[in-house]
This record gives sequence, structure tokens and C-alpha cells, in this order.
Amino acid sequence: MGVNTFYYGEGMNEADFIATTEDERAAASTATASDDNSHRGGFRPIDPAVGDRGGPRYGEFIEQVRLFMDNVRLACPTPEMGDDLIDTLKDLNAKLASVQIDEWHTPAGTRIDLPARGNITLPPFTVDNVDKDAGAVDMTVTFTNYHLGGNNAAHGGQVAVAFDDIGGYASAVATNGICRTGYLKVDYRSVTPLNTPLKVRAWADRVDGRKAFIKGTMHDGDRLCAELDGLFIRLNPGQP
Ligand SMILES: CCCCC/C=C\C/C=C\C/C=C\C/C=C\CCCC(=O)SCCNC(=O)CCNC(=O)[C@H](O)C(C)(C)COP(=O)(O)OP(=O)(O)OC[C@H]1O[C@@H](n2cnc3c(N)ncnc32)[C@H](O)[C@@H]1OP(=O)(O)O
Repeated sequence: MGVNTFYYGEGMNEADFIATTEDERAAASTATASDDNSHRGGFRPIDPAVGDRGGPRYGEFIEQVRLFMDNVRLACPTPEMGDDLIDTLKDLNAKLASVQIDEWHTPAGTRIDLPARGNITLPPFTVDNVDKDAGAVDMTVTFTNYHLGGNNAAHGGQVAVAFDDIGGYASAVATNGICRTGYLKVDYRSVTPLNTPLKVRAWADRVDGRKAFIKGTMHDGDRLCAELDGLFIRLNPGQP
């Protein structure tokens, strides 16, 4: 698997989603949060320079943040440690506040070489395969302690988050465009374990114009954990 294939996978037509022309790259690299003229809808092509964004150790930084979230979820600090942690977090937040930029340029969500595009909002997943003809994607997702629902199982909302993004990915493949979710139904068939690589498959059951009817499954080995039934609608140009 080559660089960037975590996100759009082998066989994807990069030109459909990634800024490839000089004009697109210029628009992507000069746009700012207040630059409405360059806003081309709810999603826009990604500047292919994203691999450099955030520095060479950005992926490691995100892994540490994810570990931090896991550790917070099950931590019970002493009062003294709580004082210390608050001071440390104030320092960290001041540092991060000094490097805030707009959503189109922040590495989180645009680093297509990292699991879940480096987006800590999403459970980490990697792309195993993209089948453009079938409008199907295969991913591996791992929920960790941060995603705990109860009794060592993933929170149902986190399962839906994974399905929303991976279903959105399949719909992009199936419709050749960026989609928004119309509806998303999840059937929880059995408990979804934490800290276990799970196989997710999402595919277009039917495409009707802008509408992609996406089905999906999440498996722990042979065991079916959850199923997806969603409608994703391709955005028109400029649509928010
Ligand atoms: C970034 C790219 C990087 C490159 C990588 C390459 C590949 C992968 C690329 C990207 C994908 C990756 C990840 C995906 C990322 C995110 C996925 C998650 C997306 C979301 O999480 S997004 C947030 C939640 N989402 C919303 O926030 C939507 C709010 N909403 C609206 O924005 C509008 O509602 C909209 C736009 C949905 C439709 O509005 P609209 O005006 O364009 O169209 P309209 O209403 O006419 O509907 C058209 C036809 O859909 C039918 N229809 C509509 N809704 C329906 C429903 N609920 N049930 C049954 N049918 C429905 C109508 O009945 C009509 O059907 P018909 O044409 O047959 O009459």
C-alpha cells in the first residue's frame, strides 16, 4: 500500500477528489476561513501537499493524543495529580491555541496518509481495498478505550460514527462525488469489542441519480457486530 492509500485507496480516481490542477492547488493553499469565494461546497478538493502538513511527526502526535484520550477515559487521578494535570493541560492548550487555522488546512482530517485521515473525532480506520466498479470499500477499524460504551464494548454512537464516515467514503466511490448523509440506520447485532481490529465493508446497494443507497457490515472475525443501511446524497457544485 503506497502513501495516501489509507484514505482513498488503490483504484480511486484522485482527480475526482484531490486538487490536481495548478488552479485548484492555488485555491486550496491560499484559501482562509473567511474566504467564501473559494468555498466550493461542503467538501472541497484537498491540497495534495497535505502529507507535509503538521510536520514529519504529526502522525506520532495524533497517536499520542489518541492514547491520551484512552488514558483519560479510565483515569482516576489523585487530587494532587489533578492539580498537576490541569496545569500541564493549560500549557498544552495555550500552545495549541497559538497554532489554530481553518478547517480546510488543518492536518486533522486532511492527512490522507494517516488512519482516519488523522481525524481524532473518528475511530482510527485504514483502507484495505476500494472497488470502484462495485462502489465498495473494505476497511479495518479499531475502537479503543476512548470509545467505551459499557462492559468493554464500543459505544453505539461510535459505531454509527464509523459507519457514517465509511459509508460516506463508499458513496463517494459509487457516485464519483462527495456526499452528505440523508439517513443512517444501524442494526446492532452483537456487542462490538474494544481494542480489536474489526472488518468493515460498505457498498452501494443501488445508485439512483445523486442518491447512493449504502449497505454495510462490521465483523469481529466471523461474528457480525453491526449493519448499516444509509442514504448518501451527492452534493451539487457549491452546495453546503
Ligand atoms: C474530501 C475528499 C478527499 C478525497 C478522498 C477520496 C475518496 C473519499 C472521499 C470522501 C468521502 C470520505 C469520507 C466521507 C466523509 C464524510 C461522510 C459523512 C457525511 C456526513 O455526515 S454529512 C452530515 C450529516 N448530514 C447532513 O447534515 C445533511 C443535511 N441535509 C442536507 O444537507 C440536505 O437535505 C441534502 C444535501 C442531504 C439533500 O438536500 P438537496 O436539496 O440537495 O436534495 P433533495 O432534498 O432534493 O433530496 C435529493 C433526493 O434525496 C431524497 N432524500 C433526501 N433526504 C432524504 C431522507 N432523509 N430520506 C429519504 N430520502 C431523502 C429526496 O427525496 C430526493 O429524492 P428524489 O430526487 O428522488 O426526489
